[in-house]
Amino acid sequence: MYQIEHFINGEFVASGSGKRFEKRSPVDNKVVASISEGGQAEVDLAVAAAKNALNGEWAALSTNDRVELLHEVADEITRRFDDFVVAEMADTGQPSHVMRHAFIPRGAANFKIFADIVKNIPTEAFHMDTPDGLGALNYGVRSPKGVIGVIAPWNAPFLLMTWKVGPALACGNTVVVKPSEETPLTATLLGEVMNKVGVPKGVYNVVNGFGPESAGEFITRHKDVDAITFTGETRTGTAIMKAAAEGIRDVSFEMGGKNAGIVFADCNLNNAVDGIFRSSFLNTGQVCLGTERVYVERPIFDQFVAALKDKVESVTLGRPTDQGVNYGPLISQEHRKKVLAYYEKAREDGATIVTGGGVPDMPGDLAEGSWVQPTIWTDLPETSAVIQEEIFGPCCHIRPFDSEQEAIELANDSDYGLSTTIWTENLARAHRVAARVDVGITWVNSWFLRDLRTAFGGSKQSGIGREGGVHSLEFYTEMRNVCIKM
Ligand SMILES: NC(=O)c1ccc[n+]([C@@H]2O[C@H](COP(=O)([O-])OP(=O)(O)OC[C@H]3O[C@@H](n4cnc5c(N)ncnc54)[C@H](O)[C@@H]3O)[C@@H](O)[C@H]2O)c1
Ligand SMILES: O=C/C=C/C=C(\O)C(=O)O
Repeated sequence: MYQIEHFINGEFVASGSGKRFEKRSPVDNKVVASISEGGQAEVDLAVAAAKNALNGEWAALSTNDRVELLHEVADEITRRFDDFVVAEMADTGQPSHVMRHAFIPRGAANFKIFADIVKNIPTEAFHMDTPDGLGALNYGVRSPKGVIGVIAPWNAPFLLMTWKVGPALACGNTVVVKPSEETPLTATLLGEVMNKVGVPKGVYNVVNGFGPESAGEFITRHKDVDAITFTGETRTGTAIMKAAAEGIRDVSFEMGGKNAGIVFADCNLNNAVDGIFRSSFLNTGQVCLGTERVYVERPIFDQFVAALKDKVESVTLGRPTDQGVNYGPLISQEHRKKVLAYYEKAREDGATIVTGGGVPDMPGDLAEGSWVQPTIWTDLPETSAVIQEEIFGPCCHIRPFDSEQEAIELANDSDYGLSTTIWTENLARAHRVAARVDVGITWVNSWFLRDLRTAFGGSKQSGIGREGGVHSLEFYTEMRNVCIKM
C-alpha cells in the first residue's frame, strides 16, 4: 500500500493535523493508498516555499541550464517509467497498454516540448518612426508570472498535471500542485524525480487534499498564488474563477465537453468505426475530448451502428495487468453512480439501448469494483439531459442526419465547445465543416492525435485560454515591452 505525503520545499511531509484519507482501487475497491490530507497550514507552507524559490537558485539558472534540468526530469521519468505506470494503474485501474503507450510517455514529452520552446522561440520586436527621424526600438521581454497554482483532475492524472507543470517550470515559475484526491500517486512520484535530478527545493510542491474548503480551494484563494491553471469540471471552474477574482489573478481553464462526432456517408467506414470506438470508449469514456454524441449520415446509419456495436461487444474487461484487457472500470463508486443515473435517464427518455446499459457481471473480487457496461443508445431526443450534459462515461448516442448543414447545427447545439471529430474522404467538405464547428479542437479522420506545438483548449463553457506550444507562454509569462528611443 502506498503512503502518500505532501511534497513541500523538497521534502515529503505529513499534515500537521495528522489527518489522512484513503484511496480505493477502482478495480476491486481495496484500499491502495493512505494519503495526508492538507489544509490551510500545508497550503501556506507550500506557497511560501514556492514564493521563496522564485528568488533563489532557480531564478539564477540561465535559460540553458533550466532547459537542461527539465530534459533531465523527462529522462528520469523515462528511467522510472515502470514506477509511473504501476502507480497510475493503481490510481485509475486503466489497462497497462494505455499507460505505457499514451499517458505516461506524455509526461516526459510535456517537459521536453516546453523546454525546447522556451529555448527556441524568439521574442517580438518593432521598430517605430519618431518625429526626429531617429526612431525607437520596441522589444518584448518575457518574465515568469510567479507562483502558479495547478489544480488537476483524475482522468489522465500524470498527462494533465505535467501538461501544466512542464510549461510553468520551463518559463521559470514555481508551482503548487493539487492532484485530484482520486489520483495522488504520480504527482508524488514526480517529487522524487525532482529531487533526484536536482531541481531546487520549493520549485515543485504538491499538497494533497480535496476541493471545496480544502487544499484546492485554499490554493486558489491564496494571495501569493499569482495565477491558476485548472483542468476539470466546468462547475469547479466557476468556483475557481470566483476565487481568482480576488486579487485579479489570471486563470487558464480546460474543462468539460459534450463532443460531437460527425460521420459522413463518404467516409472510410472501418476507420470511422475504429475512431469513434476509441473516442467514445478509451479510458472508459473518461476523456474530456471523448465523443458522447455521434451523428451519422443516414445512408450508412444502420451499418455504422451495427459495426460499432460489434466492436463494443468485443471489449475485454479485467485487471489492468491481465493479458488482452482493453477496458477498465470507472474511477470510483461515486462516479459510477453518476454514470448509472444517466443510463437510467436514457431509459426514461425512451432510448433504444443498442448495447450495454448496466453493470457487468464481474468475477470474484472484481465484483466490488466500479465497473459499468460500455453503452450505445439511439432514438433519444436532442433535448434529453443524456445528449446535453457531459456524462464522462463509456457511452454514446448515435443519431442520423440528412445534410451537412443539419450535422453542423446538431454539433453546435451544446453549451460546450471542446472538440469534434469529422469522418469524410471529401477534403473540401472537411475544411468547410471544420471552419463552422464551434470548438477549440477539430480532428478530421482521427482523434486525440496530438502535436504539442498546437493550440489546445475549448470554446464556450469548455475553457478559457489556450495552452500548447507558444500559447502556453502567453499564460505562464508576463510580457513586458521595452521601448528604446534612438
Ligand atoms: N478540457 C480538458 O482539457 C479536460 C481534460 C481532462 C478533464 N477535463 C474535465 O475534467 C472533469 C473530470 O475531472 P474531475 O472530476 O477531477 O474534475 P473536478 O472539477 O471535480 O476536479 C478537478 C480538481 O479540482 C479540485 N477542486 C474541486 N473543487 C474545487 C474548488 N472549489 N476549488 C479548487 N479546487 C477544486 C479537485 O479536488 C480536483 O483536484 C470532466 O468534466 C472533464 O471533461 C477537461
Ligand atoms: O481527458 C482529457 C485529455 C486531455 C488531453 C490533453 O490536455 C492533452 O493532450 O494535452
